Amino acid sequence: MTAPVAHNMPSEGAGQAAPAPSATAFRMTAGRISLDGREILRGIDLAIEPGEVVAVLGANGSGKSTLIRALLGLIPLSGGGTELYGVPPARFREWWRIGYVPQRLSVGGGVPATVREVVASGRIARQSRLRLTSAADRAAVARALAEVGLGDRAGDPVQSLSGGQQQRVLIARALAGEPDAFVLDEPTAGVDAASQRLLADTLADLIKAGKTVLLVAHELGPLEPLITRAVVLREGCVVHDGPPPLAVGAHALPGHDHVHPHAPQAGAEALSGWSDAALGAPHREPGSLT
Ligand SMILES: Nc1ncnc2c1ncn2[C@@H]1O[C@H](COP(=O)(O)OP(=O)(O)OP(=O)(O)O)[C@@H](O)[C@H]1O
Repeated sequence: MTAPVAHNMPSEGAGQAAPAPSATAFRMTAGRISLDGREILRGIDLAIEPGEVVAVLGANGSGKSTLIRALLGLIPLSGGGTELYGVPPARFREWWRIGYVPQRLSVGGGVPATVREVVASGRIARQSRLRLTSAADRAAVARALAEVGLGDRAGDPVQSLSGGQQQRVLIARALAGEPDAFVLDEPTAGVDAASQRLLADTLADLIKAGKTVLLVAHELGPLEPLITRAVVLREGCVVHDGPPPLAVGAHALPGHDHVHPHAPQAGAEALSGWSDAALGAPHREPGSLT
């Protein structure tokens, strides 16, 4: 599903709250979401600590994007609760701490914005009302553009860029905000190999710097070695939360039906069955989910 362009979102709620710096970055407790009368998330318990690198995996429609959006307070829960750095989204004020990278097709939206303008919007949550754009803002935007290799495209309309480059613009927008946590919804989907590698390099730097990373993925590709924890959803429930399964990027994801005649059938007991599509696959790689 396509998420709206929303990054470092200002909150509408009442009252100030001061999150503790060391608080759990994202927490959902017994989270339930119903949309159009259908239960999409069915009792999710999840806590992501600062510095963790977590991938949310699962088949199409399993609820990955819904989970991410609910954690950010973009979708109201029908049961349970969520917290951002220890504070419910409606009272959360430090939106600069979260850099959200929505699915790439939502960038631009027909508005003729330049690359620089889109990236600069990532500074909004850090800007004071009195002084809209500071030298620090301009420097952060320039750094972010350089980081994703788009310094020479700053003045170009976003729509003139390729899909992979537009994805880089969204990542640069998140980088520009210098957040503590990055939330990326399908950052590799439909993105060319060069942009995927660049994303992996960028994320590796962020992880080294201690940033929290939460991403949704169908295929991890070059991001796979960076992931330290996988949360696998199936039909709105968490069916695995722990170390990423081996070869998750290539074999444990929906649609994998490659046959390996050399491999045994054992090795997937605990986690088998999370992917409906993969259940039909005739082979399970040792240690993989499928
Ligand atoms: N606004 C909505 N109204 C009704 N149903 C919705 C809405 N948004 C999502 N859904 C449904 O909720 C289910 C989960 O959707 P979601 O986008 O979270 O899944 P996903 O795991 O991210 O899937 P994909 O990998 O295809 O993006 C799907 O069946 C989807 O059709």
